[in-house]
Amino acid sequence: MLELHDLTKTYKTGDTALGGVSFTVPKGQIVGLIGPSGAGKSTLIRCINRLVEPTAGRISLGGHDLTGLGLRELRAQRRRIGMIFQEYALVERLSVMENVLSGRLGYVGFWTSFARRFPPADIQRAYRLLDRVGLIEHADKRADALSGGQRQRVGIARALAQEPDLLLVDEPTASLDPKTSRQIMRLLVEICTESGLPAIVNIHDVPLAQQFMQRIIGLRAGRVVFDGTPAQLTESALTEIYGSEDWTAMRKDHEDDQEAEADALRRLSALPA
Ligand SMILES: Nc1ncnc2c1ncn2[C@@H]1O[C@H](COP(=O)(O)OP(=O)(O)OP(=O)(O)O)[C@@H](O)[C@H]1O
Repeated sequence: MLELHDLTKTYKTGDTALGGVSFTVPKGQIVGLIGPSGAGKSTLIRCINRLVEPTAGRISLGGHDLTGLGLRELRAQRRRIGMIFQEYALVERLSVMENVLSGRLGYVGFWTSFARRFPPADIQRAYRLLDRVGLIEHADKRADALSGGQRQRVGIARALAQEPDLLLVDEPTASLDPKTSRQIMRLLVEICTESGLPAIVNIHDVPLAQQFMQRIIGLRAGRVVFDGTPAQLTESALTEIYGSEDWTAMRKDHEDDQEAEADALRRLSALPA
């Protein structure tokens, strides 16, 4: 379980990005973080893994306090947090398998990784994870030979190779087409549910969050202004989060995407076999 208590971040410039954020994420729950640009979503994610130093407040993961740790302890605790990025952050010239194994770098020593001699248990785990994300046949391909959706699957497998206690996911579908985005979101939800992992997903796409997240937290100007189920995210709740920003346009785009996909399927099924 992840617990945030009164998390506050004021940057040196004087910008208050988080103004006292408190919530808990139980095991296996996947939370979508939404809000307008500048609401503090990235700052929140970065404070949790301490890439950004919180000004005040407390973060605890599985009962261990993550705030106030020294560098060595922080490194050990960071292993427990798997990160998944918008641009995948893969090493392009390495194989899919090597990219997944790089998730173990926090555990094996430098020389072991340098010589690429990972323990057999790590290699077996990596194969299992590649199988789980549907990439087992691509294990030996170079990362740069994969499609965007496949790369994000590698990113997911690499984060899981860390055996994390928490997943932090930053805009996982921002570079993907709508259909692939839905496949990736579905995979993330399934994995968190089956392995009991809590996750926070920073997501710009409100309809996608509504479709897949169990719980949505809306930030506005560094404060939580919504915390509820997708069904509770009504138009007035969205107006509270986004103010005058045109979130209705996002919903319209989503409907257009789904209609285009259904239309393509109808055309395909009408073709002679
Ligand atoms: N390194 C920084 N130095 C100073 N101010 C910053 C820094 N990073 C973010 N901010 C400010 O903190 C506030 C929150 O920014 P943040 O990037 O966390 O928002 P966000 O919700 O992730 O936005 P977006 O959706 O556009 O990525 C903004 O006012 C921003 O200008």
